[in-house]
Amino acid sequence: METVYLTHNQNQVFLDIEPCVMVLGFFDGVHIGHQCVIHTAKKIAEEKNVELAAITFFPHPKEILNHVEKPFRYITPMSDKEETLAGLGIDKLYVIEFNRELAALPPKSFIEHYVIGLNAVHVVAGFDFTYGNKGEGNMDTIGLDGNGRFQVTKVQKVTCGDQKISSTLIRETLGKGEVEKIPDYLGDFYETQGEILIDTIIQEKGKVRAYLTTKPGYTLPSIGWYSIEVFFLHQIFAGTSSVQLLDNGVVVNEIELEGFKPKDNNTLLKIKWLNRIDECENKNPVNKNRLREFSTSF
Ligand SMILES: Cc1cc2nc3c(=O)[nH]c(=O)nc-3n(C[C@H](O)[C@H](O)[C@H](O)COP(=O)(O)O)c2cc1C
Ligand SMILES: Nc1ncnc2c1ncn2[C@@H]1O[C@H](COP(=O)(O)OP(=O)(O)OP(=O)(O)O)[C@@H](O)[C@H]1O
Repeated sequence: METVYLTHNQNQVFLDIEPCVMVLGFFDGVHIGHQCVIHTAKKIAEEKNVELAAITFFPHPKEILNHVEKPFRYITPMSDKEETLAGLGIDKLYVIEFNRELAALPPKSFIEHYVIGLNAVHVVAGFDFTYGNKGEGNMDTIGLDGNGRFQVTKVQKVTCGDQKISSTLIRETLGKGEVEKIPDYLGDFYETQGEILIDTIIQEKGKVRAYLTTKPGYTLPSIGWYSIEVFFLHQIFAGTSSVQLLDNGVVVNEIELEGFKPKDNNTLLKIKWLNRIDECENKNPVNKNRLREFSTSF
């Protein structure tokens, strides 16, 4: 998959672009609803024998338009989104910088400049996709804005029970620590990536305990204890993790793993959050002195 980063410039002209089926949206987390949009588009691209492309944005419009408290919490960083989209068959990913200039662009201009400009012959998006200034363009207006230059497929709402599967629902679920519900929305357990802080390692009775710094662009689940799986050098380790709040307001993550031998600093781990451990089970107790000792490392 090729990724093309674009910053809005009215005079920019795209040349020699292959015809494509284009999916549109932010796609944070690439959840089951997003996957349905992409699968639908992939089938059409195969039938039409053209490339499959996606237009997404960065940062999230809500972050720029102050619709939410800062910092805005992403489910995954852009690098994970790229990897997942490539795995789903996207050939070309256009990442348009979302800034105030782009936000002010009228819906029809967005369609003309980007969707037609990037040679979409067919557009696929979900039932609630919006675009253009004040989000006034939607799946009922997109055909008119396109002046018949492309076909449109609107994907119906994908739900879990009676809830729309959405990035917002996933962020809220992580905020409640209900990580065991995440596979119903994402299609898999939630994963984060973090680096071990080597100075914080304690090894006892075949177990390793250490603090991690989570890579930017992920959202740790709420304060509490969780059972986890850790992926490191093609091996899987079972363990637990606590998410703790430091006095300075920083949220940290301490893991305890069996049979794990960390190599050196910058050891990057993938953590799969399986379920919240409730009160009666074994938890690694918070050692306040240890937290204080290392709090400057985070
Ligand atoms: C050109 C353009 C201008 C936009 N302007 C606004 C805006 O003024 N206010 C707003 O809330 N969202 C605005 N958006 C964001 C869209 O409403 C929407 O969040 C974005 O296209 C991503 O779609 P999705 O949330 O359905 O994935 C704009 C989007 C585009 C592409
Ligand atoms: N549950 C769903 N069913 C069908 N289409 C969906 C669903 N969720 C999102 N989409 C579509 O996927 C694309 C990307 O959507 P978007 O990134 O806004 O997801 P979202 O989950 O609605 O995000 P948020 O909760 O942050 O608003 C859009 O075309 C959108 O309409």
